[in-house]
Amino acid sequence: MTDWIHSKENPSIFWMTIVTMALITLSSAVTEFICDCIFSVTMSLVHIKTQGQLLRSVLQQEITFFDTVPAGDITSRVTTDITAMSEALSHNLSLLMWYLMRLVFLFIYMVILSTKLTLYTVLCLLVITIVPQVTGAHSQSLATRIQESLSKVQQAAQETFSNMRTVRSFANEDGECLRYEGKLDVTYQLNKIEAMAYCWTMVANNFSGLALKVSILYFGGRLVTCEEMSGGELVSFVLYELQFVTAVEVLLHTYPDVRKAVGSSQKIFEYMDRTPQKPQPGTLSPNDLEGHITFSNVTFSYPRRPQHLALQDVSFELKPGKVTALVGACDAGKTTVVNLLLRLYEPQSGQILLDGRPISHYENQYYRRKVSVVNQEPILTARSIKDNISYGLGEKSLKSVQEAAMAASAHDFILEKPSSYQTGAGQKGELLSGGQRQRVALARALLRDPKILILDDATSSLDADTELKIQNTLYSRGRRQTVLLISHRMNVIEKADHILVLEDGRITEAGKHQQLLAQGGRYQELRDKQLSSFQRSGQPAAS
Ligand SMILES: Nc1ncnc2c1ncn2[C@@H]1O[C@H](COP(=O)(O)OP(=O)(O)OP(=O)(O)O)[C@@H](O)[C@H]1O
Repeated sequence: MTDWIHSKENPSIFWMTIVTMALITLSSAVTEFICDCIFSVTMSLVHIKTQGQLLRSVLQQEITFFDTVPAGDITSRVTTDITAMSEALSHNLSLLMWYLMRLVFLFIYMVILSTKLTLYTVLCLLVITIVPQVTGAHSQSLATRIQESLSKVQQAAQETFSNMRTVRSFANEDGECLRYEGKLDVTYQLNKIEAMAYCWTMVANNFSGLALKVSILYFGGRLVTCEEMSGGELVSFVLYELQFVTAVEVLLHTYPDVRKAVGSSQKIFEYMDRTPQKPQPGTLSPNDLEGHITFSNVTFSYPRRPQHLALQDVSFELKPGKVTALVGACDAGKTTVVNLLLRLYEPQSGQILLDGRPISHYENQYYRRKVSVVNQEPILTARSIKDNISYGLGEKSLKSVQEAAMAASAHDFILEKPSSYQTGAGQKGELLSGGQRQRVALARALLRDPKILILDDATSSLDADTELKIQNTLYSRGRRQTVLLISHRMNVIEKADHILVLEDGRITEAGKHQQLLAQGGRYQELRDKQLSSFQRSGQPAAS
């Protein structure tokens, strides 16, 4: 057009150029609309899929992972981090791709107009790209640190809310606030550094963009005076070059943000790529399981305390249809035996066999159905008592739920509740007392009719009468199950078919109640201590 203005020949070129521009603009608008739609839908699909995949990867990790990584850290990765990453990437990535394509086409047109001027532009551009490389790497590491500090903030809040009763009973609200504010302050300091770094990046980018414009205008003017290109070509080149520079500026602005989003995503992909340290999944699921457990020279230390052996060369059997009791002082390793039986950890040496085959060879779902545990502090969920008892079993008839509740001595107290079996148990079962929770958890385990039933101090919150009733049920259930009974109350374990005494991770005594008493060893010592403490605590009442 510029050349036509100068020569005023061939007027049709003017109209052809206008029409071509109009057509290109129109097709550009249509393709932009289509591309934007496809891009937005794709990004939201990627976000949803990544979030689901991340949760799946996290849930597949071994228990040690959850022992070592704080819960708040994991929660913030699965929720806030992934949302921040997706939002940043979807916005900035679309800008990046859009301007990158502009850059490519503008470059082609510029080469057609003047190769020399284009080469000069590219050389300047190469110098300018060094700046975001340097600042981008810094902001990436800063973003990772900010994410870490935010997750610590979240973790502190989560811990306070979940321990609200303890906080209130120790009147430590102010202490918790101070701790929270301390963690917030770390984030604030990092945010300040990030803001400064961002400002410097902007200044550096603006300055370099301006220097590029001025130098290209100077060099182009010289080429026209040397008659290496026409005035019209220079105007066209400058128009392209202005858009080219704008594209470069946008890319320079966007690139650090994309790096930042990549920095935030590092931990996310760390979790997604992590291979769980678990043995190969088992395949056995026999119909005729007897429930014979054998611990054979098992030695184990927790991954977080590798020097301390929680179990040392432990060997014993849990016979089908028999109740085996495990006693010992605190920290002796009783719960560790349960953890290994539940396949939460792998022993360092020795084997745990079920009906003569390693427990790791059994199919996971099958094994979880056959082995049930009731802990000292069972966790119930915020649903009705009936649904808590039939948890994980789908729809179960009220009759079968009631039978399990009767066996666990829970039926009577449930009937006294306002809506009987439909009464809500509250968050983590907080609307029930400790003893009621234990009985509902026991009913939950009994309803599954497992082959192996583990009671880890499961009746510690019950009164003596209720405990006796439950015991009688256990011993009279037709000996359907292999029972491992752990308790600190010596009177509870007296009736067991076999008693194991665990001391500092070793089995030191084994036999029946009378045999062990006759031996006059650690078992008798534990029993005598408990009897004397009962007598001491009974003295004031007696007097
Ligand atoms: N997740 C863990 N990581 C590291 N060490 C652990 C872990 N769990 C338990 N331990 C340690 O292993 C040892 C045995 O603990 P365990 O819980 O098996 O004892 P316990 O006999 O069940 O005690 P209690 O009767 O008090 O419940 C203890 O020294 C304990 O500190």
